[in-house]
Amino acid sequence: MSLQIHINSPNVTYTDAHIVAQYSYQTTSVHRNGNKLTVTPCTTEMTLRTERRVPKLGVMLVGWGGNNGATVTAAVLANKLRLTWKTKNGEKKANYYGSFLQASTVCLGSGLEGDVNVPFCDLLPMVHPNDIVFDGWDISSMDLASAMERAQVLDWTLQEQLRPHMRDMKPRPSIYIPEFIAANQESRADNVLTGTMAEQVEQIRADIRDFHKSSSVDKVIVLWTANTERFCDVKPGVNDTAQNLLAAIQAGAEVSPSTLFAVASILEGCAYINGSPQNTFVPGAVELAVQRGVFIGGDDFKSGQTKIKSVLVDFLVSAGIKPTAIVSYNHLGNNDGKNLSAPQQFRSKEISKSNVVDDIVQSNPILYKPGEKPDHCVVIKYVPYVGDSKRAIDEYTSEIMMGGINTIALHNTCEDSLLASPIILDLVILTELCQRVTFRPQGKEDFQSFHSVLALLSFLCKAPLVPSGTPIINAFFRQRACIENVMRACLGLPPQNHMLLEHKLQRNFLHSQTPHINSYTATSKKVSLSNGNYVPLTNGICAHIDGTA
Ligand SMILES: NC(=O)c1ccc[n+]([C@@H]2O[C@H](COP(=O)([O-])OP(=O)(O)OC[C@H]3O[C@@H](n4cnc5c(N)ncnc54)[C@H](O)[C@@H]3O)[C@@H](O)[C@H]2O)c1
Ligand SMILES: O=P([O-])([O-])O[C@@H]1[C@@H](O)[C@H](O)[C@@H](O)[C@H](O)[C@@H]1O
Repeated sequence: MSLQIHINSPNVTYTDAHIVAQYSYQTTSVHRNGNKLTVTPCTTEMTLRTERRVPKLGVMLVGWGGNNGATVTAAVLANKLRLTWKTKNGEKKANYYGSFLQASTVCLGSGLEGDVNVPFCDLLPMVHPNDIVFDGWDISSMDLASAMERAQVLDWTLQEQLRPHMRDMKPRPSIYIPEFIAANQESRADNVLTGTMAEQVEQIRADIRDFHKSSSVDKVIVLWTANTERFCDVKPGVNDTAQNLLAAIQAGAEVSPSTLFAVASILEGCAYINGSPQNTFVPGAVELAVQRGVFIGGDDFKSGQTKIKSVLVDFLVSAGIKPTAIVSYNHLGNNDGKNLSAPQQFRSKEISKSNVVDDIVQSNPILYKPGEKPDHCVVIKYVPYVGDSKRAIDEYTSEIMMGGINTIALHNTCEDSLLASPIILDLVILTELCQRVTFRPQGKEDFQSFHSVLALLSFLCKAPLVPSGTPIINAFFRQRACIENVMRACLGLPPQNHMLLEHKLQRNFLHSQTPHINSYTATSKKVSLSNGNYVPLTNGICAHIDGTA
């Protein structure tokens, strides 16, 4: 059961429609003059407003019949139906492990017994994955129950329970342009649209409207979990502006299926997320999203080897240790691996897997000279027998003190789709939440939303898409703290600073301002305070105890 968090602050008000928070946003401006740095703390007062009504969310997956699409659909159904199933290792039950929103916590503050950690998803009103309605497209006509079996990810005893619920789920025919994905995918392409490029985009738009109406969802988000495409050329006059891109589609010029889906989604006012590494968001697509005020995000789910890399390299560099060589090898046997066995598709993935250390390396000029980077090698091999069970082997070689060398070797085996499925849920739920958050800086008339390029999704992506000219952050805990602190700001709470000064000084100054707890009487549910007062403990929540209590 979700917690009911109520902020006891004069800066936060609850109306029927919104949580409204007055927030002091603090930044630090640094001016460099030679080796002299002038540092100025800055505060921007702003009002944050979060709509409280959680909509019924429809998610349309491109590549719905793939390992990820079938697995995430099955996982949501299994959770919704509270399924359990027998395995050789005992009984299992459905869960959302791997989703940071559903299965990780944040420290809200401290209470009677110290830190109070709450599920991330309880911080603000947000969609529950059980309530998501799925639909989508695939170039393969296979129904979702058969696709789940083809994926070979979930235990058979679970699949048997899910089959009746999934066999009527049929992917809609999709846009198929063979040269964008590996030739080895042609054999599954029996569910493809015909007609001109423009007619196919109109069909995708009609599909979105049809799903929106037939499923009676309140809003739709479209997410690409289809095969990795080769990069497309960014060409002036073709895809460099929104107008040129729309004209290129009318003319049938080189536009990838993933970009065509992006255009269709944006024109229908639906957020579009790219779970693969290709450059779907050509400048024209970004401009169209900005013009229409529609969120776009990506690229490439950050699910396994790269996620660990964004933690490990951050740890090493933050500890003053200098990674000098990083080798990431993996082999897998699913259809993703088959598609990536083609050079152009592998190149897309190699790029997204290789750039994840750049910001961390550039943050430390003590270790790295300008432009210096660790050697970085990415290898992916297709080994059919292992299926979705990806074997990742990494080696991190670093320089330590006085010419010492440290080498860390990792071996990581798991079902790739069970890493990606919770990421898909976090991406769509966080995107939907961001659609309900608006900001009004002091002195401005109107509230504004996040930028159409939703950089807050960086935590979930290997190659974060950010507004042009803004910083790309890959470090895992910086990205996570960003989401946590933005959500805390929506509640009028300051950023989590981990200082715990109240426990580090000679005299606990907090106690001098507010009474500390003497004792708690369970029967009367009252707390006795050091100033002789008593306060009732409301149901399950420790009321904020301030000086007046
Ligand atoms: N851990 C992970 O699984 C992981 C992590 C990061 C990124 N990804 C990316 O997610 C994507 C999906 O991974 P997967 O394991 O589900 O792959 P998959 O090959 O099992 O599924 C992809 C599906 O897309 C379909 N498809 C291909 N082109 C299409 C088109 N134009 N329109 C509609 N459907 C189309 C295919 O028929 C297939 O069913 C891949 O691009 C992969 O690189 C996966
Ligand atoms: O997320 P991650 O483990 O770094 O990267 C993975 C690759 O190692 C894997 O080969 C590929 O099939 C997946 O799509 C995913 O991109």
